[in-house]
Amino acid sequence: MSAPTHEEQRRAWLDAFASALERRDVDAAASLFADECYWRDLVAFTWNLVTLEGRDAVAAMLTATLPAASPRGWAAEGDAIESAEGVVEGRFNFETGAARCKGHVRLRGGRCWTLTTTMDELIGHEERRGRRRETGRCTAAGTKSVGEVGDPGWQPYCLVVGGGQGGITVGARLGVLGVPVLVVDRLERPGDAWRRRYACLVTHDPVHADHLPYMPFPDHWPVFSTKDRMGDWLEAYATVMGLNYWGSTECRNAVYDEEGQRWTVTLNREGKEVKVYPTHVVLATGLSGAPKVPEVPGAATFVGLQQHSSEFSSGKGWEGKRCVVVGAGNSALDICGDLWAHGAQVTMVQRSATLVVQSQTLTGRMLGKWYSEEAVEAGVTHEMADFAQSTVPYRLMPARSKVLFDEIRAANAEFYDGLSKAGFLLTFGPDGSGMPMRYLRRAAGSLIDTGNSELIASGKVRLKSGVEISNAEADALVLNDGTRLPADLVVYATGYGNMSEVVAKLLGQGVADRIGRVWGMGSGLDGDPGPWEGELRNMWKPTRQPGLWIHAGMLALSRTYSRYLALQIKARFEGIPTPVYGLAEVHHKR
Ligand SMILES: NC(=O)C1=CN([C@@H]2O[C@H](COP(=O)(O)OP(=O)(O)OC[C@H]3O[C@@H](n4cnc5c(N)ncnc54)[C@H](OP(=O)(O)O)[C@@H]3O)[C@@H](O)[C@H]2O)C=CC1
Ligand SMILES: O=C(O)C(=O)Cc1c[nH]c2ccccc12
Repeated sequence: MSAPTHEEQRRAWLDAFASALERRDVDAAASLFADECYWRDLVAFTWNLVTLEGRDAVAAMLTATLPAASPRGWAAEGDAIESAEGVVEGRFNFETGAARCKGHVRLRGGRCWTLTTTMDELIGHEERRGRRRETGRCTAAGTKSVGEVGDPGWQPYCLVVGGGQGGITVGARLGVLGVPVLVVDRLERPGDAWRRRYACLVTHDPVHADHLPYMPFPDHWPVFSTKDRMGDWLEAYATVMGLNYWGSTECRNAVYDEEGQRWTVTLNREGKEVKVYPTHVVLATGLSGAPKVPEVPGAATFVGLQQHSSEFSSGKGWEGKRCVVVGAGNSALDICGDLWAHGAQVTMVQRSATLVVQSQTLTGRMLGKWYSEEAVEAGVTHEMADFAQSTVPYRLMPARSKVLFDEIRAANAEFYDGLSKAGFLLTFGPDGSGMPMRYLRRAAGSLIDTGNSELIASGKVRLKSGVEISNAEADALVLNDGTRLPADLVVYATGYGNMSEVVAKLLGQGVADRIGRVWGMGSGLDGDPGPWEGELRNMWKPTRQPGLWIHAGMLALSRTYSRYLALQIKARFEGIPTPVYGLAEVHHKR
């Protein structure tokens, strides 16, 4: 007898799984999983974002969720392929009582190694697209189900605080789903958060990874967007998507009424206080909190200009001046390069090691297979890529990523040696897993080099590394090795605080403590304390504070996860039961 084909293996597994679930036979279902197994569920079974590890966890989840989920209609989708030695993988579709869902399975020896199940659309509450689009005909009895902001009595069911890519993506999705949503931002126009950054800021992720939902960038769009162009795109997008967007509107605070199950949110709109009463608040104020400026003894005596990188605009006017840039991340090197290009004498102060990747490595080895012109030509859409990315459980990411980063380090050894020789401190993470894990664990201290690191390697930008700032004098910054750096300008490119600070500021310390730390998955590495949680803390999923959701991250994550966030809110809007399984414990308050 010949060995079963990949297709037959997937079909056999899917049929057995479907039949066990149909019979509500949890033990039989669990026995289809390998000893080492992971099930990542994005809303479909759990109304939560969770990764179950091991057969017992799978069985416990099924026991709790099967009756309500009542999954059915399992059907293979696309080709089953052997993606690695002994690993067969393929996609499938299914339905629960509430939703049409998509899934993916990796099999080893006929048993499940990884399973991913994701909610795609709510049955009977689909997006108003395609055949479901509104006609837009002008009739006397035209339907206006959502209502207009400003109509008497209109209230947002969901208030989104923050109008960057996070707020705009989830706002757009909720709008298409017909949920009354209002997006507010302190700044005047959508995209202003991008526009306000320093002049030379350009995206590092290629356009192929940056599309917003529904409306991709046109294909003549440059690979990398200037900050102003991205700002303009976000603004145009908000307009075209018909987003209810209030600029120049600061969220002052929000108080949750446990009994009435809604928020009272105090907004300051162009100087006037306005109260709104949403059932849900999505915090989308950015993964970064407030600018982090170190307390430097003597800073008040410094006669030159000191600013945080968020206040820096350009190197213009600093020709011939002595400039010190504190920090060694993306902002720091961009600013060093810009100052140098304008003829300044520049010194970078690096305290600890940075994770550096060359731009062409990011677009090539790291993202090329999924987000690139080649991927597009091979028929891999960004939606397919997003789904594929979401099928890797966090537990398995570091080892995969380490293989890639070992290759990257070897292939670019000369580049990294050049930086090391100049004294630049490099890291690839405590476990060598590289940039993706550093981003998911701490979202700071990375550097995507677009060529400026040559300024460091060649000494054109001077470097002091492995040092801390001791104090400031009238005309200099003094380091803890005794070095005195005469300076006319000090830029603190020292990063930003955590999102928990924003939660505390807007919703109070009580709410901040209740939901705990934001981001990181409990790896115990690189500033991300354990215990292991298996999903990003508080991101896009129910938090310990009813009615509070958090949405943040780079464009690609904002696009991918705004879908799951919007579906969870839409289901609640429609009164669909959403029994949450596995609400995360809070292990860390900040
Ligand atoms: N074009 C793009 O796509 C850009 C993206 N970004 C992104 O924005 C985010 C923020 O980046 P960035 O503004 O560079 O901030 P980061 O938090 O990434 O980097 C801050 C740097 O400052 C150092 N630092 C912090 N505190 C001190 C201190 N007291 N003394 C000395 N050094 C200190 C940090 O090192 P230590 O490890 O010692 O704390 C680190 O090198 C990142 O996610 C980044 O990738 C930023 C710019 C451009
Ligand atoms: O560390 C950061 O802040 C990053 O944004 C890193 C980063 C940019 N593009 C990426 C693509 C995949 C993994 C990490 C990154």
